[in-house]
Amino acid sequence: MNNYITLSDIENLQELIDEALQLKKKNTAGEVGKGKTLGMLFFNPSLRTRLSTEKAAKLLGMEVMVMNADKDGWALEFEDGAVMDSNKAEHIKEAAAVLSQYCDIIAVRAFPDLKDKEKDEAEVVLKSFQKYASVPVINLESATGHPLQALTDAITISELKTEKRPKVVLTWAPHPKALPQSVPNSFAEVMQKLDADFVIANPEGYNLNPVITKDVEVIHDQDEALKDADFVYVKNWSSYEQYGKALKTDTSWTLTGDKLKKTNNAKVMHCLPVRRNMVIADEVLDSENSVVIHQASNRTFAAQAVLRRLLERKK
Ligand SMILES: NCCC[C@H](NC(=O)CCC(=O)O)C(=O)O
Ligand SMILES: NC(=O)OP(=O)(O)O
Repeated sequence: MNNYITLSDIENLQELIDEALQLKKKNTAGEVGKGKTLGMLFFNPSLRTRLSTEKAAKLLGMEVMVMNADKDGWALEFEDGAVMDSNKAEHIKEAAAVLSQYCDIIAVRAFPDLKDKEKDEAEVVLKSFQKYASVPVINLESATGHPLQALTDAITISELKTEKRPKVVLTWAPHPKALPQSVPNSFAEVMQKLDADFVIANPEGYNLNPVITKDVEVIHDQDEALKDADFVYVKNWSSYEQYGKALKTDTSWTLTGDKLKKTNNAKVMHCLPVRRNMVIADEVLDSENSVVIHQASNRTFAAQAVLRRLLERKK
């Protein structure tokens, strides 16, 4: 693995899942990261990604530097050939090259603006870091994907499933703000690589990018989709069709205890942070069915498995 930008950087998903589960059992510090430095740049807030990736790096013996790039760094120019007479003080060409002098791996979080679909899909921030850095780059959630989260989700389902081929439902849920499609995009991608009966439930107008979901059944009736589910992954996303819009904020799609009764006593997943009683009701989050904390704990092992691959530059 030379970078971890999208799930397609993983050659053998099952092997990586098994490695992460082995790391979880051992939980020992390795030597592979000794004398190496991870630099993490955040253009958006984070709790889990920031701390689990730092923990993972330290478990491998790495040093870690973290920067809130949106607040503490110079505003970056990404356009080639720009006359830099605006508020942007530094070009990505210098910034990425300089960071590569201090870090052996660079990790970046940069959400979409949710205004211009083409611009977000161009993944300018992540791709520019990849282009101008001379060290591996990790995606910590970008405009269109969250591959560390999706790897965690695949690990969690592999670990907790009791059926060989579980039914997994990704259901949209309401939220007061317009959120990225990054998490559901990557989850839909990873589920198509696992042995699962995978369906997506979302209201009309909320279909995800059809390129990503082209082989997935999409159901607009949440109750029907939830029937006999073994796992329910709950997540809000803003409209892809009316790009970046939050069209529906009523709570009819909130995952409640009554809705959960339609499932096969499903395990409930969410990447967190979650807005209680908007996305998922208290009675569900506080029940035995919720595995969201277990899921968050697996972030460390997903990050550890990826960092180790990049340090060893193994496929
Ligand atoms: N990294 C996990 C989720 C991050 C982001 N959620 C958020 O921005 C929630 C913000 C709020 O609830 O105000 C998302 O959906 O992609
Ligand atoms: N799930 C996730 O990525 O959480 P943070 O946004 O807190 O990092």
